[in-house]
Amino acid sequence: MATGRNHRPATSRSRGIPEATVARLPLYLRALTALSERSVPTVSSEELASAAGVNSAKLRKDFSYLGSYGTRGVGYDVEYLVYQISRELGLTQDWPVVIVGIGNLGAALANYGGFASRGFRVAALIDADPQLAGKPVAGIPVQHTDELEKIISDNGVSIGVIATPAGAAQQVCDRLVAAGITSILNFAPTVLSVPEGVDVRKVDLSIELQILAFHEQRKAGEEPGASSGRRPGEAAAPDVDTAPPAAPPAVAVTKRPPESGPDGDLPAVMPA
Ligand SMILES: NC(=O)c1ccc[n+]([C@@H]2O[C@H](COP(=O)([O-])OP(=O)(O)OC[C@H]3O[C@@H](n4cnc5c(N)ncnc54)[C@H](O)[C@@H]3O)[C@@H](O)[C@H]2O)c1
Repeated sequence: MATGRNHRPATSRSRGIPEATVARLPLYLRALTALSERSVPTVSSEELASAAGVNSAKLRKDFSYLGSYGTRGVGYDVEYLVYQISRELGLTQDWPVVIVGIGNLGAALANYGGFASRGFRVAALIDADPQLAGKPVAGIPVQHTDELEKIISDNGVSIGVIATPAGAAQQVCDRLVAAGITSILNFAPTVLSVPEGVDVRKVDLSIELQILAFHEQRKAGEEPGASSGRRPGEAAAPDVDTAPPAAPPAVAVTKRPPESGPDGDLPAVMPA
């Protein structure tokens, strides 16, 4: 886990790209996709940095890890960067995903069209409630948890989304992992323990609101005209290479090293 400037930045498993850079790649991709949809052929680092909410020096450094340096006076080729970042993020292939817990949140996630367009196909919806079994949500029939292992193996699923109540989440997580899932997106308000090699990202909107409340309180306490060194609406700047791109943690990675309990929280921000 990266903890400060004097520490070597945490790097992704592939090609030594710092985790903080990996966390910003989806922000660049979102901005680039918008440019691509408008058929914009090239973009300067300043324009792209502004669209992604990142400073341009950081953007250039991030792109240097991808081997992308742009052309002086022209900028970056939008389509090529979309391809490069998508490839780096593993989005050039289809990722089947299962959602476990098809209540309010699970059903909303199942209905969200943005997953498919980003390469995430909802392969199955799973719930423990026998009343839900067979009922279609977003056109997909809900399957009972009894089928969980078979569903994962039949569909070659490696990513699971947990949207169950907190009390059920660890047990669901253990079953997903035992069935072969190696990446979990956890919406339940609980810290999951997983073995080495399994990635967990936690999403908690109430934490985001609490962070906004913190900034609201700070704004209210500031003298009119007193400068915090920030532009209006801008959050406190994160540490350059070890902190999340825009705001304090929306999601965290938790890994359990063998026999040592939960450890290794790595704050990162997931693009909305
Ligand atoms: N992270 C966030 O920002 C955020 C936002 C909203 C809700 N949540 C959390 O998401 C979870 C779901 O919220 P909700 O409002 O959809 O709840 P809900 O009660 O509407 O749905 C929960 C579903 O999980 C199912 N379930 C229970 N135990 C299960 C098990 N062992 N295996 C499979 N399915 C099981 C239930 O049958 C139900 O359908 C809660 O933990 C909630 O706190 C998180």
